[in-house]
Amino acid sequence: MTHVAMTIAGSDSGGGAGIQADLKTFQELGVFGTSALTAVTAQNTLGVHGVWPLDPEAVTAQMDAVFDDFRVSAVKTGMLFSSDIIRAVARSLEKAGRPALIVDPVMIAKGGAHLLQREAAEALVKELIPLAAVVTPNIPEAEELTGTEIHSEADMEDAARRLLRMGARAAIIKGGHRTDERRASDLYVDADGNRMIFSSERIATKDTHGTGCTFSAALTAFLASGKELPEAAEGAKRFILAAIADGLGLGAGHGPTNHWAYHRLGGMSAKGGISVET
Ligand SMILES: Nc1ncnc2c1ncn2[C@@H]1O[C@H](COP(=O)(O)OP(=O)(O)O)[C@@H](O)[C@H]1O
Ligand SMILES: Cc1ncc(COP(=O)(O)O)c(N)n1
Repeated sequence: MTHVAMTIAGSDSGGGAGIQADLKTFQELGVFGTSALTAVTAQNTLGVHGVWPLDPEAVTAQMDAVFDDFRVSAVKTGMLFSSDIIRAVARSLEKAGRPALIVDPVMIAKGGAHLLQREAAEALVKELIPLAAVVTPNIPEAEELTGTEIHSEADMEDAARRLLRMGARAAIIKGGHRTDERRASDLYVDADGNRMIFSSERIATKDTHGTGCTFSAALTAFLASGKELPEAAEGAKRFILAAIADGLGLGAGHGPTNHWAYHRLGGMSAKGGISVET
């Protein structure tokens, strides 16, 4: 059976993040990828040179066209840019009968460009987090969404539980930004009472452009193909570890990850590298 996933996100001309990272990841994991573009960015490994959001009507039309014709097993959101686009996305998801939703609350690019307007964070909390099967912020995004400061694992857990109270069924706080920590550890909690830490060695590299997009796209693909959380989260962690570890050395700035590394290194059979703590 062919599983279909959808990404609602911005285009990254550099190909390492956004729609491009998502579709490459879906393809690698054997899931048919569809998309609704929210914005075009002119971007490379050195930074974001320009952002052109689409009319919210264009986002709605893309989503409705896909939902009218395909059975979509899981949908992820990435860069949404404005509260108007967020509202349009929420309406189309409601109309489509609330498919399984992965919200990656993309806010600020690594170089500092705003991929979500400041005032739109509130719409994300009100309109999309309550529809989310899982929300996957990095540390600064989790701080912004929950109004807390995160310095420790306990702070990560507190923020994750706040996201559950906002209506998400599960939350993963990604620990990539805690560069003082020896390991890259992501904290998972869900509304069924599970709590886990997925962790790997921290790879010394500057090539981490699109790690968040790639992680949440892998999570979406695993969910679309029938895996349950948190097994899908473990798979996504393996996928991103391989993609970072087997870097491509492209560009002069923060280069993209290697979306085909997971298969090259043996996919789910490559059991090394990840630890799961409950
Ligand atoms: N240097 C690294 N080595 C290994 N894993 C990393 C590294 N940096 C980030 N990760 C992992 O990549 C994923 C994305 O992390 P993060 O950088 O926190 O998100 P974002 O890209 O959204 O800012 C997480 O699973 C995180 O643990
Ligand atoms: C179009 C687009 N979407 C998302 C990101 C975030 O990238 P990252 O995954 O590195 O946080 C980006 N730089 N560009």
